[in-house]
Order: sequence, then structure tokens, then C-alpha cells
Amino acid sequence: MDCIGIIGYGHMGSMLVNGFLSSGVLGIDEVVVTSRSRESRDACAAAWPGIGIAATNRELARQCRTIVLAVRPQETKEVLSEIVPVMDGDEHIVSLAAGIGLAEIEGMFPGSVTRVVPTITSTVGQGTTLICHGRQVGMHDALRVEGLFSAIGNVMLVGEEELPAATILSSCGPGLFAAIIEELAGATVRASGLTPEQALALATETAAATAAYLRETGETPGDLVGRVATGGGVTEVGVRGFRERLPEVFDEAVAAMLERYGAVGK
Ligand SMILES: NC(=O)C1=CN([C@@H]2O[C@H](COP(=O)(O)OP(=O)(O)OC[C@H]3O[C@@H](n4cnc5c(N)ncnc54)[C@H](OP(=O)(O)O)[C@@H]3O)[C@@H](O)[C@H]2O)C=CC1
Ligand SMILES: O=C(O)[C@@H]1CCC=N1
Repeated sequence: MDCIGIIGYGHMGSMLVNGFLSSGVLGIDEVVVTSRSRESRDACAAAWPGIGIAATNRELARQCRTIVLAVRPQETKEVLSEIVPVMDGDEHIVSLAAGIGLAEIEGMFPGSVTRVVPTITSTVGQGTTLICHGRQVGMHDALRVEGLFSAIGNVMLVGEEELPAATILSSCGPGLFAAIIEELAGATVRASGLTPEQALALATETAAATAAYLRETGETPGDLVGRVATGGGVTEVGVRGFRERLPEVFDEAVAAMLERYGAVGK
């Protein structure tokens, strides 16, 4: 049966099930899910009545030709070593694991392997999923995976060497931007009588509006700063402080994330 099997019903696994089924790109009888705990399997069955639930990873691997590994990088090789013995070799493995290379996976499963880096923002149909196909992936399988992820947001094909930096932007990015929104809102609360709720609502709406403005006008961030920061006014004082101090903060954060990326699956 050419169904999609998803191993791991955590943040990504549940987001994918929700996205694929809600968008209609897959029918309920085309998805099989499993997860380590009974609680997660039951949660999936309760959320999606009629969905296929496999009791074990091997049971799922026997049923599905496309197998999405949505477990943490530390668990990915263990799951692969469990399922490979029951696979016949013409399956398509789709690994979400940050930091685990195609060569490592192909070393355990010498067939079709694609690395996919989804983003939590696909929950609302936005953001970009990164896709990097291994050399063994045929046209049909490549288009199928690209079509699935196109149904829940944008898709960008990237080379494996670009994946770490692209992952920081597209996939860690929502966490980074959320932290920035939180900090900006928090600073205004500490400095004023705004309530945390008011500040967070304003900061969130402004972040969304700024992204929409940049996307729709095609202006650069520098152009926009120039439009907002009236000469001798308020914004330029804040932007000057950011430009003095943020490059160091961001360089350090990116370096730390890249270092962790290289170590996370080990
Ligand atoms: N979170 C994100 O925004 C992104 C994550 N990724 C990648 O996606 C993958 C999943 O991340 P995320 O969803 O955040 O992680 P979570 O920890 O939320 O989910 C992982 C799930 O894997 C299940 N699991 C663990 N071990 C096994 C096993 N041996 N067999 C079957 N299921 C198992 C757990 O099951 P249970 O609950 O049943 O115990 C858990 O629900 C990671 O590789 C990560 O690098 C990629 C891009 C973005
Ligand atoms: O933080 C992480 O490790 C995962 C991978 C990319 C986004 N979340």
C-alpha cells in the first residue's frame, strides 16, 4: 500500500498529520502513524478517527512505502536500525532529523532518502519547508514529497551543505523571532504601564505587519528602517543601539546553533 507512515507523534509528527489531512492532500486512509508511547498513539487516534495507527515502528514499516522519521535526531538511528530489517529496499525514507546527513542514513538504508526540514509555522499554512533529496530518489518520489509539503506551506529545494544555515532561518527562526517579540514586549512593559497582554498583542501584530510589508512591497529591511526612522526622531535611537550591539549577539547565537547542529545527532 502506498501510504505515508509517520513515526513519532510529537510536535512535528502531529503538525504533519494535521496539515496533510486538513489540507486534503492526503485522505485518512492514506496515513499511518505510530509513536513510542501509548498516550501519543491514543491522542492521534482520538484526534483523527479512522486514521491508521501502528502498534510498533516495524508494523508501520511493513505497511508503508513512504516513511517519515519524525523522532528526535538522537532517536533516528535507533528507529532506522529497528525498521530496516523488515523493509524490502524500495521504500522512501523521509528524515526530519536536524544534523543527520544523507550519507549517515544511506549507510543504514541504501535506498531512497530525502531530508526534510519542516517548520512549525506550517500549522497556519505559512513558512518554508526545506527539502534535500538523496541521489537515489526518483522523480516520482521527489515530486510526491514536494507536493505533500507544498500543501502546508512553501517549499524550497536546497543542497545539503546549505541545510544548516537554511534551517536556522526557516525552522529555528520561528523560535528566534518569538523570543525577540517576547523580549521587545517585555522591555516596554518594564518601562511603562502597558500590561503584558497589551504589549504582546502589539508586538506580535507589528511583527506580522512588518513581515507582510516587506513581502508585499519588496523593500529591503534597510529601506523600511529609513521610512520609519524620522530624522532626529525616536526609532533611530533604538535602531542605532541594535546595529551597534546585535551583530555580536546574533553572530554568537548563529555560531552556537551551528555547533549544536553538528553535534545533535551524535
Ligand atoms: N520542532 C521543530 O520545529 C522542528 C523539528 N525538526 C526535527 O523533527 C524531529 C522531531 O522533532 P519534534 O517533533 O520537535 O520532537 P518531539 O520530541 O516533539 O517528538 C518526537 C516524538 O518521537 C517519538 N519517539 C521517540 N522515540 C521513538 C521511538 N523509538 N519510536 C517511535 N517514536 C518515538 C516521541 O514519542 P512519544 O511522544 O510517543 O514518547 C515523540 O512524540 C527532530 O528530528 C527535529 O530535529 C525539524 C524541523 C523543525
Ligand atoms: O531546535 C531543533 O533542534 C529543531 C530543529 C530545527 C527546529 N527545531
